[in-house]
Amino acid sequence: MNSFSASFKSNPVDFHKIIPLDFKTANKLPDSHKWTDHPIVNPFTVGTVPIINLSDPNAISLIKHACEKWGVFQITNHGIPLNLLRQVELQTLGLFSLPAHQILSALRSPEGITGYGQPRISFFFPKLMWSEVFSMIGSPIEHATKLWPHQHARQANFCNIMEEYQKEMKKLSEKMFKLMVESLGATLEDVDWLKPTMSCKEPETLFHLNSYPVCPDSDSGCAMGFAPHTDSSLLTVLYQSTTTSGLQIFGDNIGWMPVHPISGALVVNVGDLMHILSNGQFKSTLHRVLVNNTHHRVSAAYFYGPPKDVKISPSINLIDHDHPPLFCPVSWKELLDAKAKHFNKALEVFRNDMVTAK
Ligand SMILES: C=C1C[C@]23C[C@@]1(O)CC[C@H]2[C@@]12CCC[C@@](C)(C(=O)O1)[C@H]2[C@@H]3C(=O)O
Ligand SMILES: O=C(O)CCC(=O)C(=O)O
Ligand SMILES: [Fe+2]
Repeated sequence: MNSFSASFKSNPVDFHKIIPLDFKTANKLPDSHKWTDHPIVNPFTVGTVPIINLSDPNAISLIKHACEKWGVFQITNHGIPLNLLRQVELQTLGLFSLPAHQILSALRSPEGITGYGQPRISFFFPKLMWSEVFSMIGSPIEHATKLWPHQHARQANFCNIMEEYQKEMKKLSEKMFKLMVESLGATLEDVDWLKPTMSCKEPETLFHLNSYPVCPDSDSGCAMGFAPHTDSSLLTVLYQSTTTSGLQIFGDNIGWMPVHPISGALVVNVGDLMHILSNGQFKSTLHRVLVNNTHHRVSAAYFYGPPKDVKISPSINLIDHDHPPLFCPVSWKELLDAKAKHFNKALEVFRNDMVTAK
Protein backbone atom coordinates (compact mmCIF):
# COMPACT_ATOMS: atom_id res chain seq x y z
CA MET A 1 0.00 0.00 0.00
CA ASN A 2 1.48 3.40 -0.94
CA SER A 3 1.43 6.53 1.25
CA PHE A 4 -1.68 7.97 -0.42
CA SER A 5 -3.78 4.78 -0.05
CA ALA A 6 -2.65 4.40 3.53
CA SER A 7 -3.57 7.99 4.36
CA PHE A 8 -6.86 8.03 2.41
CA LYS A 9 -8.04 4.78 4.05
CA SER A 10 -8.04 6.50 7.41
CA ASN A 11 -9.42 9.79 6.00
CA PRO A 12 -12.25 8.90 3.57
CA VAL A 13 -14.14 11.67 1.74
CA ASP A 14 -17.95 12.12 1.71
CA PHE A 15 -19.57 10.71 -1.43
CA HIS A 16 -21.26 14.05 -2.26
CA LYS A 17 -17.79 15.62 -2.32
CA ILE A 18 -16.62 13.21 -5.02
CA ILE A 19 -19.14 13.58 -7.86
CA PRO A 20 -18.50 16.82 -9.77
CA LEU A 21 -21.28 19.04 -11.12
CA ASP A 22 -22.26 18.29 -14.72
CA PHE A 23 -20.42 21.37 -16.00
CA LYS A 24 -21.57 20.77 -19.59
CA THR A 25 -25.20 21.52 -18.75
CA ALA A 26 -24.65 24.19 -16.06
CA ASN A 27 -25.59 27.64 -17.39
CA LYS A 28 -25.16 29.53 -14.12
CA LEU A 29 -23.04 29.31 -11.00
CA PRO A 30 -25.10 27.36 -8.42
CA ASP A 31 -25.07 28.50 -4.76
CA SER A 32 -23.07 25.39 -3.90
CA HIS A 33 -20.21 26.85 -6.00
CA LYS A 34 -20.45 30.52 -4.94
CA TRP A 35 -17.49 31.55 -2.76
CA THR A 36 -19.40 34.61 -1.53
CA ASP A 37 -17.64 34.94 1.84
CA HIS A 38 -14.34 35.87 0.22
CA PRO A 39 -14.89 37.59 -3.12
CA ILE A 40 -12.04 36.51 -5.35
CA VAL A 41 -10.31 39.53 -6.79
CA ASN A 42 -8.11 39.05 -9.80
CA PRO A 43 -4.69 40.59 -9.09
CA PHE A 44 -3.31 43.65 -10.85
CA THR A 45 0.23 42.61 -9.96
CA VAL A 46 2.64 42.72 -12.81
CA GLY A 47 5.61 40.45 -12.41
CA THR A 48 6.65 36.94 -13.31
CA VAL A 49 8.18 33.99 -11.55
CA PRO A 50 11.68 33.14 -12.88
CA ILE A 51 11.96 31.32 -16.20
CA ILE A 52 15.03 29.08 -16.09
CA ASN A 53 16.69 27.54 -19.11
CA LEU A 54 18.06 24.23 -17.79
CA SER A 55 20.99 24.47 -20.24
CA ASP A 56 22.10 27.77 -18.65
CA PRO A 57 25.51 27.27 -16.96
CA ASN A 58 24.10 29.22 -13.96
CA ALA A 59 20.99 27.03 -13.69
CA ILE A 60 21.81 25.81 -10.16
CA SER A 61 22.14 29.26 -8.64
CA LEU A 62 19.04 30.46 -10.52
CA ILE A 63 17.11 27.49 -9.13
CA LYS A 64 18.32 28.25 -5.60
CA HIS A 65 17.22 31.89 -5.86
CA ALA A 66 13.84 30.91 -7.35
CA CYS A 67 13.16 28.32 -4.63
CA GLU A 68 14.08 30.77 -1.87
CA LYS A 69 12.24 33.80 -3.19
CA TRP A 70 9.23 32.32 -5.01
CA GLY A 71 8.94 28.56 -4.42
CA VAL A 72 7.76 28.37 -8.04
CA PHE A 73 9.53 28.77 -11.39
CA GLN A 74 9.14 27.78 -15.01
CA ILE A 75 11.69 25.66 -16.88
CA THR A 76 12.60 25.52 -20.55
CA ASN A 77 15.00 23.13 -22.30
CA HIS A 78 13.73 20.40 -19.97
CA GLY A 79 14.00 17.62 -22.57
CA ILE A 80 10.30 16.63 -22.62
CA PRO A 81 9.26 16.39 -26.29
CA LEU A 82 6.79 19.13 -27.25
CA ASN A 83 4.75 16.55 -29.09
CA LEU A 84 4.27 14.55 -25.87
CA LEU A 85 3.05 17.69 -24.06
CA ARG A 86 0.59 18.31 -26.90
CA GLN A 87 -0.62 14.68 -26.80
CA VAL A 88 -1.21 14.88 -23.04
CA GLU A 89 -3.21 18.09 -23.49
CA LEU A 90 -5.31 16.58 -26.30
CA GLN A 91 -6.00 13.40 -24.33
CA THR A 92 -6.94 15.47 -21.29
CA LEU A 93 -9.37 17.62 -23.29
CA GLY A 94 -10.82 14.45 -24.86
CA LEU A 95 -11.26 12.77 -21.48
CA PHE A 96 -13.07 15.72 -19.90
CA SER A 97 -15.26 16.20 -22.98
CA LEU A 98 -16.88 12.80 -22.42
CA PRO A 99 -20.57 12.90 -21.48
CA ALA A 100 -21.20 12.75 -17.71
CA HIS A 101 -22.51 9.15 -17.69
CA GLN A 102 -19.34 7.95 -19.45
CA ILE A 103 -16.71 9.77 -17.35
CA LEU A 104 -18.60 8.83 -14.15
CA SER A 105 -17.85 5.18 -14.92
CA ALA A 106 -14.31 5.97 -13.69
CA LEU A 107 -15.50 7.62 -10.44
CA ARG A 108 -13.02 7.53 -7.54
CA SER A 109 -14.18 5.61 -4.48
CA PRO A 110 -14.41 7.44 -1.09
CA GLU A 111 -11.17 5.82 0.10
CA GLY A 112 -9.58 5.58 -3.33
CA ILE A 113 -6.74 7.51 -4.93
CA THR A 114 -7.22 6.97 -8.65
CA GLY A 115 -10.08 7.84 -11.02
CA TYR A 116 -12.39 10.76 -11.69
CA GLY A 117 -13.89 13.19 -9.18
CA GLN A 118 -13.80 16.59 -7.51
CA PRO A 119 -10.40 17.69 -6.19
CA ARG A 120 -9.92 15.89 -2.91
CA ILE A 121 -9.31 19.18 -1.10
CA SER A 122 -13.05 20.01 -1.50
CA PHE A 123 -13.29 18.24 1.82
CA PHE A 124 -11.87 21.32 3.57
CA PHE A 125 -14.24 23.96 2.19
CA PRO A 126 -17.95 24.69 2.56
CA LYS A 127 -18.18 25.67 -1.13
CA LEU A 128 -17.31 23.51 -4.15
CA MET A 129 -14.72 24.25 -6.81
CA TRP A 130 -15.27 24.75 -10.55
CA SER A 131 -13.01 21.87 -11.49
CA GLU A 132 -12.69 18.11 -11.90
CA VAL A 133 -9.69 15.78 -11.58
CA PHE A 134 -8.59 12.43 -12.97
CA SER A 135 -5.90 10.82 -10.77
CA MET A 136 -3.42 8.11 -11.73
CA ILE A 137 -0.48 6.20 -10.37
CA GLY A 138 1.18 4.45 -13.31
CA SER A 139 -1.13 2.86 -15.86
CA PRO A 140 -4.76 4.09 -15.94
CA ILE A 141 -5.87 0.87 -17.73
CA GLU A 142 -8.37 -0.13 -15.04
CA HIS A 143 -10.29 3.13 -15.65
CA ALA A 144 -9.68 3.27 -19.42
CA THR A 145 -11.50 -0.05 -19.93
CA LYS A 146 -14.57 1.43 -18.22
CA LEU A 147 -14.34 4.80 -19.98
CA TRP A 148 -14.12 3.33 -23.48
CA PRO A 149 -15.42 -0.28 -23.12
CA HIS A 150 -15.72 -0.88 -26.88
CA GLN A 151 -12.79 1.22 -28.11
CA HIS A 152 -9.60 -0.76 -27.55
CA ALA A 153 -7.47 1.58 -29.65
CA ARG A 154 -8.70 4.58 -27.64
CA GLN A 155 -7.93 2.82 -24.34
CA ALA A 156 -4.44 1.89 -25.53
CA ASN A 157 -3.74 5.36 -26.88
CA PHE A 158 -4.76 7.07 -23.62
CA CYS A 159 -2.80 4.61 -21.47
CA ASN A 160 0.35 4.72 -23.64
CA ILE A 161 0.50 8.52 -23.58
CA MET A 162 -0.14 8.73 -19.82
CA GLU A 163 2.47 6.06 -19.06
CA GLU A 164 5.04 7.61 -21.36
CA TYR A 165 4.48 11.04 -19.80
CA GLN A 166 4.84 9.69 -16.24
CA LYS A 167 8.09 7.95 -17.24
CA GLU A 168 9.45 11.23 -18.59
CA MET A 169 8.19 13.15 -15.54
CA LYS A 170 9.93 10.73 -13.19
CA LYS A 171 13.28 11.35 -14.91
CA LEU A 172 12.75 15.11 -14.98
CA SER A 173 11.63 15.23 -11.32
CA GLU A 174 14.70 13.23 -10.28
CA LYS A 175 16.88 15.69 -12.17
CA MET A 176 15.12 18.73 -10.64
CA PHE A 177 15.32 17.21 -7.17
CA LYS A 178 19.06 16.59 -7.50
CA LEU A 179 19.61 20.15 -8.80
CA MET A 180 17.66 21.56 -5.84
CA VAL A 181 19.63 19.42 -3.35
CA GLU A 182 22.90 20.49 -4.97
CA SER A 183 21.84 24.14 -4.89
CA LEU A 184 21.49 23.82 -1.09
CA GLY A 185 25.16 22.86 -0.96
CA ALA A 186 24.23 19.30 0.03
CA THR A 187 25.61 16.18 -1.61
CA LEU A 188 23.49 13.18 -2.55
CA GLU A 189 25.19 11.45 0.42
CA ASP A 190 23.50 13.96 2.74
CA VAL A 191 20.06 12.72 1.65
CA ASP A 192 19.62 9.23 3.10
CA TRP A 193 17.48 7.64 0.40
CA LEU A 194 19.68 8.91 -2.44
CA LYS A 195 22.70 7.05 -1.02
CA PRO A 196 23.75 4.26 -3.40
CA THR A 197 22.99 1.67 -0.68
CA MET A 198 19.36 2.82 -0.48
CA SER A 199 18.80 3.83 -4.08
CA CYS A 200 16.84 0.62 -4.73
CA LYS A 201 13.93 2.35 -2.98
CA GLU A 202 11.55 3.83 -5.55
CA PRO A 203 10.18 7.38 -5.13
CA GLU A 204 6.39 7.63 -4.75
CA THR A 205 4.47 9.68 -7.27
CA LEU A 206 0.94 10.77 -8.11
CA PHE A 207 -0.33 12.15 -11.41
CA HIS A 208 -3.40 14.41 -11.78
CA LEU A 209 -5.14 15.68 -14.90
CA ASN A 210 -7.09 18.81 -13.90
CA SER A 211 -9.96 20.37 -15.84
CA TYR A 212 -11.43 23.86 -15.35
CA PRO A 213 -14.49 24.09 -17.62
CA VAL A 214 -15.73 27.42 -18.98
CA CYS A 215 -17.53 29.08 -16.06
CA PRO A 216 -20.73 31.11 -16.76
CA ASP A 217 -20.37 33.62 -13.86
CA SER A 218 -16.60 33.81 -13.55
CA ASP A 219 -16.71 37.65 -13.56
CA SER A 220 -18.74 37.67 -10.33
CA GLY A 221 -15.54 36.82 -8.43
CA CYS A 222 -17.45 34.01 -6.73
CA ALA A 223 -16.05 31.01 -8.62
CA MET A 224 -12.94 29.12 -7.50
CA GLY A 225 -11.09 26.72 -9.81
CA PHE A 226 -8.74 25.24 -7.22
CA ALA A 227 -8.62 26.66 -3.68
CA PRO A 228 -5.37 27.97 -2.13
CA HIS A 229 -3.07 25.17 -0.98
CA THR A 230 0.53 24.05 -0.95
CA ASP A 231 1.62 20.71 -2.46
CA SER A 232 2.73 18.07 0.04
CA SER A 233 5.30 16.57 -2.37
CA LEU A 234 9.06 17.20 -2.56
CA LEU A 235 8.32 18.93 -5.84
CA THR A 236 5.56 19.10 -8.44
CA VAL A 237 6.01 19.46 -12.20
CA LEU A 238 3.00 21.10 -13.81
CA TYR A 239 2.01 21.39 -17.46
CA GLN A 240 -0.67 24.02 -18.11
CA SER A 241 -2.58 24.61 -21.35
CA THR A 242 -0.86 27.29 -23.32
CA THR A 243 -4.03 29.14 -24.25
CA THR A 244 -5.43 29.97 -20.82
CA SER A 245 -4.11 31.60 -17.65
CA GLY A 246 -5.55 30.79 -14.24
CA LEU A 247 -2.75 29.62 -11.95
CA GLN A 248 -1.72 32.15 -9.29
CA ILE A 249 0.79 32.14 -6.46
CA PHE A 250 0.67 34.09 -3.21
CA GLY A 251 3.70 36.29 -2.55
CA ASP A 252 4.26 37.71 0.94
CA ASN A 253 4.47 41.36 -0.02
CA ILE A 254 2.65 41.26 -3.31
CA GLY A 255 -0.48 39.17 -2.83
CA TRP A 256 -1.78 36.96 -5.66
CA MET A 257 0.31 36.89 -8.82
CA PRO A 258 -0.43 35.01 -12.07
CA VAL A 259 1.87 32.33 -13.49
CA HIS A 260 1.11 32.82 -17.17
CA PRO A 261 1.62 29.82 -19.42
CA ILE A 262 4.63 29.87 -21.75
CA SER A 263 4.53 27.58 -24.76
CA GLY A 264 6.71 24.52 -24.15
CA ALA A 265 7.64 25.48 -20.58
CA LEU A 266 6.81 23.51 -17.42
CA VAL A 267 6.08 24.95 -13.97
CA VAL A 268 8.00 23.56 -10.98
CA ASN A 269 6.54 23.97 -7.46
CA VAL A 270 8.55 23.45 -4.29
CA GLY A 271 6.50 21.07 -2.09
CA ASP A 272 6.15 20.93 1.71
CA LEU A 273 8.66 18.07 2.02
CA MET A 274 11.29 20.14 0.18
CA HIS A 275 10.56 23.04 2.55
CA ILE A 276 11.39 20.63 5.41
CA LEU A 277 14.50 19.20 3.69
CA SER A 278 15.82 22.73 3.10
CA ASN A 279 15.18 23.57 6.77
CA GLY A 280 12.73 26.26 5.73
CA GLN A 281 15.11 27.86 3.19
CA PHE A 282 12.93 26.92 0.19
CA LYS A 283 9.30 28.06 0.19
CA SER A 284 6.34 25.80 -0.52
CA THR A 285 4.16 28.54 -1.93
CA LEU A 286 0.41 28.87 -1.60
CA HIS A 287 -1.21 28.66 -5.03
CA ARG A 288 -4.75 28.64 -6.46
CA VAL A 289 -6.50 28.52 -9.83
CA LEU A 290 -9.16 30.94 -11.10
CA VAL A 291 -11.56 30.16 -13.95
CA ASN A 292 -12.84 32.18 -16.90
CA ASN A 293 -15.95 32.40 -19.09
CA THR A 294 -14.36 31.77 -22.47
CA HIS A 295 -11.78 28.98 -22.31
CA HIS A 296 -11.67 25.45 -20.92
CA ARG A 297 -8.32 25.22 -19.08
CA VAL A 298 -6.55 21.92 -18.41
CA SER A 299 -3.36 21.09 -16.53
CA ALA A 300 -1.33 17.99 -15.64
CA ALA A 301 0.34 17.89 -12.22
CA TYR A 302 3.02 15.29 -11.40
CA PHE A 303 3.68 15.04 -7.65
CA TYR A 304 7.10 13.60 -6.78
CA GLY A 305 7.86 12.38 -3.27
CA PRO A 306 10.24 10.14 -1.32
CA PRO A 307 9.93 6.34 -1.17
CA LYS A 308 7.42 4.88 1.25
CA ASP A 309 8.40 5.14 4.93
CA VAL A 310 11.47 7.27 4.20
CA LYS A 311 11.54 10.16 6.64
CA ILE A 312 12.54 13.56 5.33
CA SER A 313 14.45 15.78 7.72
CA PRO A 314 16.42 19.01 7.32
CA SER A 315 19.60 18.28 5.34
CA ILE A 316 22.55 17.68 7.66
CA ASN A 317 24.79 20.20 5.87
CA LEU A 318 22.38 23.02 6.76
CA ILE A 319 22.38 22.28 10.48
CA ASP A 320 24.80 23.69 13.04
CA HIS A 321 24.71 25.36 16.42
CA ASP A 322 23.26 28.57 14.98
CA HIS A 323 20.88 26.76 12.61
CA PRO A 324 19.05 24.05 14.54
CA PRO A 325 16.68 21.75 12.62
CA LEU A 326 13.32 23.52 12.36
CA PHE A 327 11.42 20.27 11.66
CA CYS A 328 11.42 16.76 13.00
CA PRO A 329 11.76 13.84 10.52
CA VAL A 330 8.53 13.12 8.64
CA SER A 331 7.40 10.61 5.99
CA TRP A 332 5.05 11.55 3.13
CA LYS A 333 2.32 9.43 4.76
CA GLU A 334 2.69 11.28 8.07
CA LEU A 335 2.50 14.62 6.29
CA LEU A 336 -0.60 13.53 4.31
CA ASP A 337 -2.29 12.41 7.54
CA ALA A 338 -1.51 15.78 9.12
CA LYS A 339 -2.80 17.59 6.00
CA ALA A 340 -6.02 15.58 6.14
CA LYS A 341 -6.55 16.96 9.66
CA HIS A 342 -4.98 20.41 9.57
CA PHE A 343 -4.77 21.11 5.82
CA ASN A 344 -2.72 24.31 5.24
CA LYS A 345 -1.53 24.31 8.87
CA ALA A 346 -0.06 20.78 8.66
CA LEU A 347 3.60 21.85 8.59
CA GLU A 348 3.24 23.40 12.05
CA VAL A 349 2.66 19.92 13.48
CA PHE A 350 6.25 18.99 12.62
CA ARG A 351 8.00 22.22 13.62
CA ASN A 352 10.44 21.52 16.44
CA ASP A 353 9.34 24.58 18.43
CA MET A 354 5.70 23.35 18.19
CA VAL A 355 6.67 19.73 19.01
CA THR A 356 8.31 20.82 22.28
CA ALA A 357 5.48 23.25 23.02
CA LYS A 358 2.85 20.43 22.76
C1 LIG B 1 -7.48 15.53 1.22
C2 LIG B 1 -6.30 15.52 0.68
C3 LIG B 1 -6.03 15.72 -0.79
C4 LIG B 1 -4.55 15.89 -0.85
C5 LIG B 1 -4.08 14.98 0.22
C6 LIG B 1 -5.01 15.34 1.38
O1 LIG B 1 -5.08 14.35 2.39
C7 LIG B 1 -4.58 16.67 1.95
C8 LIG B 1 -3.89 17.57 0.94
C9 LIG B 1 -4.27 17.36 -0.51
C10 LIG B 1 -3.19 17.77 -1.46
C11 LIG B 1 -3.14 19.26 -1.76
C12 LIG B 1 -2.02 19.50 -2.78
C13 LIG B 1 -1.98 18.52 -3.92
C14 LIG B 1 -2.15 17.09 -3.38
C15 LIG B 1 -1.94 16.08 -4.47
C16 LIG B 1 -1.25 16.91 -2.20
O2 LIG B 1 -0.12 16.52 -2.25
O3 LIG B 1 -1.90 17.28 -1.05
C17 LIG B 1 -3.48 16.99 -2.71
C18 LIG B 1 -3.90 15.62 -2.22
C19 LIG B 1 -4.81 14.93 -3.21
O4 LIG B 1 -5.57 15.58 -3.93
O5 LIG B 1 -4.79 13.71 -3.26
O1 LIG C 1 -4.11 23.58 -12.45
C1 LIG C 1 -3.14 24.14 -11.99
O2 LIG C 1 -2.50 25.00 -12.59
C2 LIG C 1 -2.65 23.83 -10.58
C3 LIG C 1 -3.23 22.58 -9.97
C4 LIG C 1 -2.65 22.33 -8.62
O3 LIG C 1 -2.20 23.21 -7.95
C5 LIG C 1 -2.61 20.94 -8.11
O4 LIG C 1 -3.09 20.02 -8.82
O5 LIG C 1 -2.08 20.74 -7.00
FE1 LIG D 1 -1.03 22.39 -6.26
